[in-house]
Amino acid sequence: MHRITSASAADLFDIAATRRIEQAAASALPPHTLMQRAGLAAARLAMALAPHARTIWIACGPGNNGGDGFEAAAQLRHRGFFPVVTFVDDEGRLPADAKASLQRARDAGVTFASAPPSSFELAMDALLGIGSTRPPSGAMAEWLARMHASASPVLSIDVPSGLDADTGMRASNPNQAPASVRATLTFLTLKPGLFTAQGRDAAGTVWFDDLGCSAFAQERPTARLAGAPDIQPRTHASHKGSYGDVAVIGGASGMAGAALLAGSAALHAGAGRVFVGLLDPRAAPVDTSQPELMLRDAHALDLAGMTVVCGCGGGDAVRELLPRVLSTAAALVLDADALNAIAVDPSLQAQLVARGQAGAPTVLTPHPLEAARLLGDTTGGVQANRLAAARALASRFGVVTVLKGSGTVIADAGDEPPVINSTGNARLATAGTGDVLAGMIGAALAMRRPAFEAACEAVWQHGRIADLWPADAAPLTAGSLARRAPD
Ligand SMILES: NC(=O)C1=CN([C@@H]2O[C@H](COP(=O)(O)OP(=O)(O)OC[C@H]3O[C@@H](n4cnc5c(N)ncnc54)[C@H](O)[C@@H]3O)[C@@H](O)[C@H]2O)[C@@H](O)CC1
Ligand SMILES: Nc1ncnc2c1ncn2[C@@H]1O[C@H](COP(=O)(O)OP(=O)(O)O)[C@@H](O)[C@H]1O
Ligand SMILES: [K+]
Repeated sequence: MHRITSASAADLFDIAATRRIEQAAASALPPHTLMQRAGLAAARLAMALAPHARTIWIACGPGNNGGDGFEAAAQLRHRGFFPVVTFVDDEGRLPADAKASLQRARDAGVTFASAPPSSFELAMDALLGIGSTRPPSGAMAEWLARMHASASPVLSIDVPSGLDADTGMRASNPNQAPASVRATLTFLTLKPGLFTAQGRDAAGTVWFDDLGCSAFAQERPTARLAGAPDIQPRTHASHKGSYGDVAVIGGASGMAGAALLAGSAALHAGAGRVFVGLLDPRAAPVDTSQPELMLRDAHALDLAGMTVVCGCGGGDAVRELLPRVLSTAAALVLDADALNAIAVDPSLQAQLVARGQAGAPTVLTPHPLEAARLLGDTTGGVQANRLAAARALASRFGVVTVLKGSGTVIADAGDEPPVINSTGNARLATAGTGDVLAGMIGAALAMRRPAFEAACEAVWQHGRIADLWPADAAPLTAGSLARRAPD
């Protein structure tokens, strides 16, 4: 068993692949082995989370997830703990494995109750796992509400009940703020839904136990969890030309800040030279707080050979420059208003596709609403399956797509499984942090990183800066994020 951190890369498997792996493992092992291993692992983690617990409440559901809970209860009782089990359903309908574990819990002297204990030091959610098919209701919903409203830690078994393990969509209580420590112990495979959309809030800290079955995980991963990128050392004899030029195009009237943020981020991410082409004709000729940025009139910038970051604060004015940007930029990041312009213009879409066909790298950085506009969908439709939405955009336009939000998804147009980023937090939910990300990706492209790697690395670093933000420092702003340090 080990804790999943943002430093480690890992393969993710959807429910269908997990079922195949489970079948392969179960058929090679003596009956009941997997559930015994799962229950023992759950009991061990429960003891580590609440070593002095007097009462551990274990809520068990009607399938094998409930079986894991019965098994954990038996193991805890054997170790001198006092688990109280509530069981949601009719014993006669339990699958065979779960029935055997129920018997083992009874034999161990576990207390069974019809209602949750009045106080408990840890709650274990063993109601629904990967077999969840509809929103929890009745006693199940009441028990979930009860455990999540309590100040005691909640340990979810395999998957937080009601969370779609493939998509990270939660059947109910989508905006519920965690009242306490949350952890999820997931078995056999890591599931994508634990790491994106509502998954991160629902799961809390993710622990993984392969139940000794990694040899059976001979499946193609559905997605991958990004790990820490390799630091690319700089050679002594390098010079500013070695790290490439970035041109930011944006900053229409009243929105110069967005382009300056992207420029600042590119600079601090290590680009050799950064030009900021502003669309506002009345913009100041220099940013005295960042004199390294070379400010230009966007229309006068020569883009040949450049890595271009286009759209930050671009307003409607960015539209007229897009045909030149799409045909000239050596590498390109399209953000914000550039994406909105492309979403409503088939000729720009055709140009974008042509770039991909010509082998010119492009990264799109939509948030869910921008992605929805590009796909002709709704924000809800995009969020309902973020992996699929990112993949659809990447293959439709022949680009790398960075679908932003909690658990940013990075997909490319080829066969590679998409990546889910594991850094970042809600400190980033403040205006301008997307402009900063676009600038960081631009810098990585200017350093000649392949587009998919550039996007994965920059997204990871962007979230990492937010994760390392000191709790006692001033709140993160986009400007300080770009400079990578609190003011
Ligand atoms: N079979 C085994 O040996 C193993 C099973 N494992 C556990 O088994 C789980 C999968 O087991 P199952 O396939 O039985 O699936 P679940 O235990 O997730 O639940 C399936 C059952 O819940 C019902 N159900 C679904 N949604 C419901 C709702 N909203 N309200 C009420 N009932 C609902 C279904 O009709 C079905 O009876 C995994 O998540 C994992 O916890 C793992 O421990 C690995 C080993
Ligand atoms: N709750 C969150 N958890 C993780 N990342 C977040 C969260 N909220 C925002 N972000 C990140 O912050 C950035 C916001 O970008 P965007 O929505 O384009 O904002 P803006 O247009 O104001 O710059 C994205 O990289 C997004 O992934
Ligand atoms: K569960």
